[in-house]
Amino acid sequence: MKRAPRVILSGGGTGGHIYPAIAIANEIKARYADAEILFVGAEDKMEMQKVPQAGYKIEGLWISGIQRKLTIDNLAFPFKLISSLWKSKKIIKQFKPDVVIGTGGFASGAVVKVAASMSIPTLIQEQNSFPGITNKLLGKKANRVCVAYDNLERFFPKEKIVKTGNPVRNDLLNVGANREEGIEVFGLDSDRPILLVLGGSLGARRINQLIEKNIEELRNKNIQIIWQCGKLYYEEYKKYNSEDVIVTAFVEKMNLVYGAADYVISRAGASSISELALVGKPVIFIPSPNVAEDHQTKNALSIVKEGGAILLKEMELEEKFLPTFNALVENSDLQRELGAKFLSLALPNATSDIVNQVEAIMKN
Ligand SMILES: CC(=O)N[C@H]1[C@@H](OP(=O)(O)OP(=O)(O)OC[C@H]2O[C@@H](n3ccc(=O)[nH]c3=O)[C@H](O)[C@@H]2O)O[C@H](CO)[C@@H](O)[C@@H]1O
Repeated sequence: MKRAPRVILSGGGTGGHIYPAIAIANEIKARYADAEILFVGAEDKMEMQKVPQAGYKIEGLWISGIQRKLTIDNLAFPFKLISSLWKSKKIIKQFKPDVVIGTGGFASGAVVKVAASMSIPTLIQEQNSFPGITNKLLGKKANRVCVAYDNLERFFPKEKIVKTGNPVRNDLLNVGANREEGIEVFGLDSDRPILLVLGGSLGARRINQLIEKNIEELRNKNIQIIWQCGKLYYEEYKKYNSEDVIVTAFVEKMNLVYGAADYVISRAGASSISELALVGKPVIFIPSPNVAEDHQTKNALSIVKEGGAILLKEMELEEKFLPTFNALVENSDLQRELGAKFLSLALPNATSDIVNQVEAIMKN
């Protein structure tokens, strides 16, 4: 590419779709300082705050997914779809992108579809081991499909698939260096172990209930906790804030909490897994059972079957959580083995590999 590219990125609804898009944008900017970048997201969703915070412009579409039950939102869906396709076309005509990149979520559906129909090069990035509906539909139209797991030929044309891994923010590439700062920022004691609890970008009700139920048991073991409970649940759980329990709705500086942690309990969203692989610490995954095709369990299993992490299903928590957690805490060899194996599964060049693909489709 000689001149700086004009790029539209679209993805949102949850952090799992937004952060990969931001990481890709940052890599494009690192290669082409004068690249013109525009994000397109869904009005009222998280991306409308997170993208400007990352220093990029964003336009919002009036769009949302279809709910399983009959709701007013569903009745409005056809109108939203038409409106978002129309607005996407307007944005594309005005901005004149050289390439359009979709990272999942409903807004990216409209933009990538319109771009492909206007013969603009398009790339989608699928974070999960089982694709969401938007990417499944877009796979037929996009020029490239960058994925993080094997066996996605069932859903996407084989010749378009490139396994790159999920983009991860640069500051998560060496979190070991952040350990002391992390411990200090949260006012924790560096001589006592730290458990990091992550509920994904929105927080996880069942994980919060689990921690609440076992909090005394954890304290008795001298364990300190950094507990990301989610914005929706913060009011309910903030009462547990104390010297050794840090409850937070959302962590802005993930590098600090990853750096500080000795072990992690986490949902199994795709980016969380990719980040935790780089972090290389022992993890117990508790996948959300409420996501399409149980994809979080499939995501986690790809690590667990290699011996890189432990998996507990929500329905077995009552019986298995404490014995499993205790066995991990008491066995430093197991902690080291899990961390090392997980680290060996990391794909640290994902963002750069994806941008190589972006460059390749722009040249064609
Ligand atoms: C309930 C739901 O629909 N979850 C989906 C959603 O998860 P979710 O949005 O939770 O996505 P991921 O686990 O993939 O990523 C979470 C991202 O948010 C960041 N983060 C999280 C918490 C926090 O306090 N601060 C912070 O910055 C993490 O560092 C990570 O970058 O998208 C993922 C990627 O398509 C899917 O795999 C998940 O199944």
